[in-house]
Amino acid sequence: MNIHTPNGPIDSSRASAEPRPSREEAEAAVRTLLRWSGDNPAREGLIDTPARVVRSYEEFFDGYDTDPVELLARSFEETDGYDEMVVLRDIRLESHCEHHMVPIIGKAHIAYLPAGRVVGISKLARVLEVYAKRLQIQEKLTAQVANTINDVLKPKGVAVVIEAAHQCMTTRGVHKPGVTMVTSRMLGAFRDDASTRREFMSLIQGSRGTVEG
Ligand SMILES: Nc1nc2c(ncn2[C@@H]2O[C@H](COP(=O)(O)OP(=O)(O)OP(=O)(O)O)[C@@H](O)[C@H]2O)c(=O)[nH]1
Ligand SMILES: [Zn+2]
Repeated sequence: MNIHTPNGPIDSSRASAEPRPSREEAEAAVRTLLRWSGDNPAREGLIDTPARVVRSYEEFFDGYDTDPVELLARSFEETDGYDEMVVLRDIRLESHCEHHMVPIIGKAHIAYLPAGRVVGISKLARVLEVYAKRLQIQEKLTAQVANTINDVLKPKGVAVVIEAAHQCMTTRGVHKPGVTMVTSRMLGAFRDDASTRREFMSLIQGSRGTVEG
């Protein structure tokens, strides 16, 4: 949930009122879930599971301590006036839904129209990665990636499209495999100029389709 301040909304995902629990407390919580599932955390196969799960969480949720703005801090101006669209398509996306804490798997397409400066292309994927490694809903993830690139690079426009399968819809609940959620955020020229948007959509067209979930 976003907290609204006089200066606008701030992202509350990195600011918790409670201090982080210790590793031991986190492992104890996993043992509770194992017992809740009906199993015996003391048996051989499960004895190391709490430690494994906590290590996995360190990987899955590695995005809270990185500031995505810093990732875009280094940019290059010697582009000989390149001002056409830069598109990074088919970026593998792995995230976790904030309602059920199960995987969201898909791909992202990110584009921007440079206004003088370009960034190292891997940095666009890194921005996605930082936000993806937090608990998410797809709409927010899409908006956060686009807004960050827009705010830091100040390009003529930014476009982000994400297509993903939500395992909370495929392996539980409504059980609908093969369903892809598509979200997009268009800013600047991508929002205002239909031909720019069309060019972007046609550049990512070939790669769009059902994603694995
Ligand atoms: N808008 C949006 N919804 C999501 C996303 N990921 C999961 N959801 C949905 O979040 C909703 C949570 O609904 P609840 O009714 O509170 O939870 P639930 O009882 O587990 O719902 P079901 O999944 O329908 O069983 C579900 O409809 C999910 O499909 C996402 O990225 N964006
Ligand atoms: Zn979910």
